[in-house]
Amino acid sequence: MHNHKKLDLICLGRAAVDLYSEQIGSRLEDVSSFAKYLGGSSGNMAFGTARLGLKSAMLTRVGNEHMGRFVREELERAGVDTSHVITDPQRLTALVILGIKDQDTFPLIFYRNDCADMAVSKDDFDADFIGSAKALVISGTHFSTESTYETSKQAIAYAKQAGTKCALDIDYRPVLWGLTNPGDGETRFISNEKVSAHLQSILGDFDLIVGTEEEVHIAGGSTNTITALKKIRELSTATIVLKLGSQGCTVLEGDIPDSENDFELHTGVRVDVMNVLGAGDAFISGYLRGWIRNESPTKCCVYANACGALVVSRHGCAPAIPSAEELDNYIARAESIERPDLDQELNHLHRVTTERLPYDWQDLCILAFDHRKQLFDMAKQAGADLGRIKTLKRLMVEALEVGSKQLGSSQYGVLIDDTYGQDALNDVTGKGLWIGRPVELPSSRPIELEGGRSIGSRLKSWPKEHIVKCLVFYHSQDEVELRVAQERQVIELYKACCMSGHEFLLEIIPPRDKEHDDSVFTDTIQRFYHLNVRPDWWKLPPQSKSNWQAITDIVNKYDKHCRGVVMLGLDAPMEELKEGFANSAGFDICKGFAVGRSIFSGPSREWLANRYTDQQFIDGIVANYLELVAYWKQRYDHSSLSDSSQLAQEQA
Ligand SMILES: Nc1ncnc2c1ncn2[C@@H]1O[C@H](COP(=O)(O)OP(=O)(O)OP(=O)(O)O)[C@@H](O)[C@H]1O
Ligand SMILES: O=C(O)C[C@@H](O)[C@H](O)C(=O)CO
Repeated sequence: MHNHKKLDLICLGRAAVDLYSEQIGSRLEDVSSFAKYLGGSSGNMAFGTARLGLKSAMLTRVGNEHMGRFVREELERAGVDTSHVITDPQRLTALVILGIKDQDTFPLIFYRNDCADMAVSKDDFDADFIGSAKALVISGTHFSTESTYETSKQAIAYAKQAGTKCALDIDYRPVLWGLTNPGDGETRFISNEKVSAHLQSILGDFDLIVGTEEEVHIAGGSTNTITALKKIRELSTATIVLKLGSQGCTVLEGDIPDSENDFELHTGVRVDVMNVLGAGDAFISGYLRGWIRNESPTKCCVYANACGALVVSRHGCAPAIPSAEELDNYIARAESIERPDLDQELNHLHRVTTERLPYDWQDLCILAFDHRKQLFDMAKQAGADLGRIKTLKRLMVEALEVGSKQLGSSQYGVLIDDTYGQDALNDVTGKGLWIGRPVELPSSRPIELEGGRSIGSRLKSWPKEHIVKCLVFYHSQDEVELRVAQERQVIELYKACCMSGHEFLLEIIPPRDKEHDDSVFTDTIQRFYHLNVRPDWWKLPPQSKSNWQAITDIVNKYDKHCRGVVMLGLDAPMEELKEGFANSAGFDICKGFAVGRSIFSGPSREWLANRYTDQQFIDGIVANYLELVAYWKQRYDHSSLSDSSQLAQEQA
């Protein structure tokens, strides 16, 4: 394949929203909640191939509404080029409702009446765009109407001119050809001469044709697989990839054998089925990974079967597709993994390489005001109505917005609780900030969770971008009962985050009543890794240089995907924080600070006692915050000045 092309592939076809039943075993009539995922078979493929490391683009239309924006943003999140995802002002984005009744029953309803992706037109692209890709992949349904047929044919013509390969996913859904009642999205095969003839008019255009047996039957115009394949071969020299469900697949080049017994089977590892929907899109994504890179058919099938197997074992279509790292890890160990859905390493890799929001946090200046007890005490002392704490938190958001304008390249973030800060949380959500939200009951030891233990169900109401923060007062030498109780709680919480997809920040503060030195942090971090807790973030007090190195080594050893550490303030004076920041200079693992009381205590006391107006309060917060940001930015200067004395001290 041409190596000079900018894109690997362009996917032309359906891009929709999947609303996926969350209750497994329910009739669709009885389902009470749905998860929202990217859908549409071509959308899934663009997304899947991008996850697998290809440079893919989507050519389609979406509506000018929330679902259309969701589809575009999901594709972008995976790295798909959306320059040719056209917003159609007149139509709505398609919706698909999906259920999981049992291992063989997957009810499906398509809401696609005059939907945006079927309105994609010849005017939406030009020869340069199509020619910029190594391959163009079209879904069979995008030949089902006159206008999509014209559009697809035009794209193929441009591809031929530019030496771009063409691939067809037969992708037969009788309902989308008007052959069933509109509610029957589930039926996978209805023989129809017109559809067969229509498909046969395009087969000759393709270099690669992929389909299940039923799809080969419709394309070949016969329910005898060999007869159908021979018909396809008469019309096309393409490589034909035949998907065979749990048996794997076969690849047919040249003459079609006279018997299915003569197929060379490429089998993967058979897994328990949770949900077959989307296996086909994952399969083709895997196949394309190899095909685009000119790998052998055997290798292409290894990728394809493994992608299919992972997706049938999980919920959802697009979100279940693996990343390249995860896929390679699975392929290397597939024989020994009976249940991929229960494999800890795969689940971890899936979580950290596909589920995280795509922010590259490197230089975080976080204003932490998730304090509940401290602000409660302050309000009491000042004789202020407790309701004012809510207003105070919203004013802190305002202050941060003012301060952030002067941050330069640094990123800003917040830590806010929902006890007093729900309004403040709503104010900051959806803006791309780093947002942490505590779950611990303040001062509890052993750690307890605010609102009780059913954290898993509570996380359902949290926006995905909220990072679950848990502070534990922990010492590895705590008496066994206490230590185990705390560890159990952290493990449960971490599992809940893995289920819900939220990032997890574990904050470690050694208890005041116990002596400690640097090793308490390294011991604790190591201990949690041994317990299989791999937080996305750690939050720690400032460390010595030698301890930053030790922490870096441990984190890299146990979880190279860890996002990093943010430093906490503990109400320390600014000068002390400045010293602490300096020690972290040069340690990439330290991503920034999350400091609260050193910034807000003074202004808050004044405001709660009515000695400050709102504006004075905001000004006070902005001034303190920016002072700290300046120290963070100067940490390298400060570190080189204090380097020799610090090292001397540490050596002593
Ligand atoms: N039980 C299973 N175990 C392992 N792999 C499987 C299993 N079922 C399916 N696969 C893999 O997934 C691929 C695609 O499955 P299938 O033939 O069901 O696709 P499909 O009908 O196109 O799916 P879709 O519902 O997305 O349209 C198979 O070729 C195989 O590689
Ligand atoms: O391709 C479709 O229109 C249906 C998809 O949205 C859904 O993800 C699916 O069933 C994939 O096989």
